[in-house]
Amino acid sequence: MKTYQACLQSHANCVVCSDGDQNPHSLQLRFTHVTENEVAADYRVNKKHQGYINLLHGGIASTLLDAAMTHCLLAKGIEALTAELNVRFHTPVLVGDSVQIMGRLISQRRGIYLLEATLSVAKQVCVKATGKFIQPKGGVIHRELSV
Ligand SMILES: CCCCCCCCCCCCCCCC(=O)SCCNC(=O)CCNC(=O)[C@H](O)C(C)(C)COP(=O)(O)OP(=O)(O)OC[C@H]1O[C@@H](n2cnc3c(N)ncnc32)[C@H](O)[C@@H]1OP(=O)(O)O
Repeated sequence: MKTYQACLQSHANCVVCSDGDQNPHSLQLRFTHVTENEVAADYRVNKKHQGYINLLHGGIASTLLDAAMTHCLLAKGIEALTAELNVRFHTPVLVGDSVQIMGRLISQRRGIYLLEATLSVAKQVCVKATGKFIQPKGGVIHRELSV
């Protein structure tokens, strides 16, 4: 099984979790293990990421939740693509809020991984997601560009 560190190479240029040297637009999120099937990260909402005035853009919130689920798998040595993502926005999140993002593996069947993720402010869940992740056939995810 690949280690989490080795799996992180597949995200070396990621807009969410790479370091600033590799991608200056990265949110530079750092996930840590909470339990065997769970990871978490903290993030302070930057005004660059607003949609409606002073509200966190829902696309960014969705992206954070997707990243939490992705890292939950990476931490288990699994590199899989998002095949389906369902997001429910319960409460607006404000610019400046400190949010906690958690991702959790729920089940795994025939190569399809079902995960859930939450984005909370002061322990109140504001946004929730579920996702299905699939390892592509042959296991190769990255692509070479022709230009
Ligand atoms: C400024 C504002 C910014 C805003 C910003 C907004 C962003 C707001 C959104 C954020 C979103 C973030 C998302 C980031 C996460 C990535 O960036 S990951 C990259 C994005 N994802 C992709 O590119 C995946 C593209 N899809 C694929 O590559 C392929 O479809 C997959 C998922 C690898 C599956 O391919 P495959 O292995 O060839 O699978 P296939 O033969 O079709 O199916 C295999 C089996 O899985 C089953 N299956 C396939 N799909 C599904 C499914 N969805 N459910 C259940 N079963 C399925 C099939 O039925 C099949 O079952 P069996 O017939 O074997 O029983």
